[in-house]
Amino acid sequence: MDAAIIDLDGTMVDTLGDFVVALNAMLADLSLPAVERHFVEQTIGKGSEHLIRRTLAHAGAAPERFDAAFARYQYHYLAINGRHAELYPGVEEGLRQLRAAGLKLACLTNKPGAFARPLLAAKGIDHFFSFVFGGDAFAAKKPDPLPLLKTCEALGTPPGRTLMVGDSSNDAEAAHAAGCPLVLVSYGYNHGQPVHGLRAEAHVDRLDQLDLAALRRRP
Ligand SMILES: O=C(O)COP(=O)(O)O
Ligand SMILES: [Mg+2]
Repeated sequence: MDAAIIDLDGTMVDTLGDFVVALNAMLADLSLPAVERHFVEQTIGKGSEHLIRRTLAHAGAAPERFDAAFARYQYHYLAINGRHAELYPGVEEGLRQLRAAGLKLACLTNKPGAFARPLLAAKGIDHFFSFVFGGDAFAAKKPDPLPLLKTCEALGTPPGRTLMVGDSSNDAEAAHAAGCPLVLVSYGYNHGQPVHGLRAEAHVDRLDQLDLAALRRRP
């Protein structure tokens, strides 16, 4: 393995609290009812536009309110970014192990890049990554394989030797289609579905439990 591409929300940082606070502040600005934590947990993973469209529909609002909603959401998210979010246990150590094993690292998230970069910095893990690509970096988001292929290109590593680490079917489908080996974490969001049902080289409970030796033995 030459490099690893790591997902952000639900894999490195538990950002559910940030999403709930920003969405509910947006809804309050639009005089719409608040959403439940459970709804947000099942809906995150496919980027901000998807989340806001689904949230407006859930709140019974017209889709035409998207532009106003998105502007308020960006304002509130940036204001609280990282305040209601925690690194998952084992993340820092796991990233350290990957770097110590000589892998180049990229963070690839469906979250906008303008949210992702300050969040990684606030949690003290930005220095591990050679590249950080948000959901707005390329012409398509995960589960499309394009962002993984573009990230491999930036890393200069072939997809077959570039490990994808993620928490959801978006990461899994993108990795399979791009030809990247895949490790899934058991604790993320995955739209409320058990992640063990998804095909992967390995499932782990913590990032510092990646069996690098086993992954390195792959051809
Ligand atoms: O912002 C989202 O929808 C989730 O982003 P992720 O790709 O880091 O899980
Ligand atoms: Mg994720």
